[in-house]
Amino acid sequence: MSVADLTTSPVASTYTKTSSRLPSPQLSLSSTRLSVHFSRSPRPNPRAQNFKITCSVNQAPSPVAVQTEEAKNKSECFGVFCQTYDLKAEEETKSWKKLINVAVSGAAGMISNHLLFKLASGEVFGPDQPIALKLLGSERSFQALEGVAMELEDSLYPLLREVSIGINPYEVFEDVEWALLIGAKPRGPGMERAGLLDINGQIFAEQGKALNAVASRNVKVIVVGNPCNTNALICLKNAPNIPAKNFHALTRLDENRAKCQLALKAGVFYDKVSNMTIWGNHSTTQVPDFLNARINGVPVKEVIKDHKWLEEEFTEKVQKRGGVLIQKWGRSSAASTAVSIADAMKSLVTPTPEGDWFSSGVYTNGNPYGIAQDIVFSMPCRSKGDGDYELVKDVTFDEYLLKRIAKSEAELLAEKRCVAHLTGEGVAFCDLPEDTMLPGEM
Ligand SMILES: NC(=O)c1ccc[n+]([C@@H]2O[C@H](COP(=O)([O-])OP(=O)(O)OC[C@H]3O[C@@H](n4cnc5c(N)ncnc54)[C@H](O)[C@@H]3O)[C@@H](O)[C@H]2O)c1
Repeated sequence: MSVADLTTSPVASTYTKTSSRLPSPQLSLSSTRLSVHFSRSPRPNPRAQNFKITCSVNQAPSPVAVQTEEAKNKSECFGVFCQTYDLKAEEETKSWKKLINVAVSGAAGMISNHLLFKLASGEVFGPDQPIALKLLGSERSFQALEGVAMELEDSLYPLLREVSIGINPYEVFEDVEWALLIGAKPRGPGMERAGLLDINGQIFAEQGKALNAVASRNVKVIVVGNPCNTNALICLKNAPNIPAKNFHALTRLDENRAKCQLALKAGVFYDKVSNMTIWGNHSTTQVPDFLNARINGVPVKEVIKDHKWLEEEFTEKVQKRGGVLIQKWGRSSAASTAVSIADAMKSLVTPTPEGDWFSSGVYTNGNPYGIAQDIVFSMPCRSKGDGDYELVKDVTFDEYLLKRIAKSEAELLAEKRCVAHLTGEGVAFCDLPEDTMLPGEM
């Protein structure tokens, strides 16, 4: 967006932007004026930079805004977010939706580097949904976070109204309606899976407490940082005031990978593959379910007659796809993970197509499949598009599927015992069945 008009008075600046990039379908791109309101967060963090931008779209003449001396003197911020403009209340929009607050942890990392720009563009919540991004980083990544904020700034997204950065989850998570918990430590050389569970579990215990204290009471949480199922369990156990149902562990990337492999084998485009469930843990024990999946509405086993391929090659290909990608790419999947996070969010904010479902790692209490209670397990879900979901009832099981599911269930129960000290359930006891690799590890 270019600033079309900016004049100053002792207390006020007139700031009007004429945008050629406004995406709202209600708007005429050539004639619409975008007025912008910037103000600082009411509770500034000395380490973080909190800037609020609220934009309104008017067909009316340029609104008057205010730039205060305080704003001009701000030293801890940079670029466009340093400016403070106050529009009169009546000039604020009535045509766009209420601002949605989204927190992203690990915001200076590889996955976020793709995801943030999808969120800011309106790809997830739609072209009439303004968004505030609250970026959480670690102390080490703080400077990189500033770089991320600068890139967002330079991208001129009309829907992006607020960018704040910080390293304190109690500040960054304040009032958030979505929390995308991506930041985690990678497993270092020689580190046991139990060690990774502990080190990352502590991050998610703290973030769960912070969400419990300051986030919206109906915040939706998607845990991406690995081991994501058990991290999600730790997070929800530390957030007793938020419904356990609101916590997800990301297994959508696994679902997308499974769909791709089935489409390839059947010689169809991948939009023909539906009803794809990933059961279990986001690890190499995960179970891509070809029994219930469909191609062109027909059960996969009727389309792909090579059942040996399904049981052996297909399953292993999906389970180990992340590792193979690391071998080729030299780093773990970031772009496709970001796509799958956006897919997972879209699946919760848009009604699931009739007869179909999607996979998500969710809390097992009350599940209709007989899976152990009190773990986070990937299962088939449907949504009405209201951010909530229900588990799908009409799925079938055979011996092969049940055996595989039981293996992933055993792994998650063992992981749970390993983190008992972080879930408030006593002393941890680590007896992991085997040191399984995460899909993104080699
Ligand atoms: N569930 C999935 O499908 C899936 C897929 C791919 C990767 N992952 C996992 O996602 C995580 C992130 O991957 P990446 O490629 O973006 O990693 P990355 O190393 O590029 O970025 C991680 C970022 O998190 C930050 N961070 C570390 N501790 C933090 C904390 N306590 N609070 C906030 N930020 C913190 C780091 O400074 C870093 O900037 C990893 O755990 C990875 O294994 C999950």
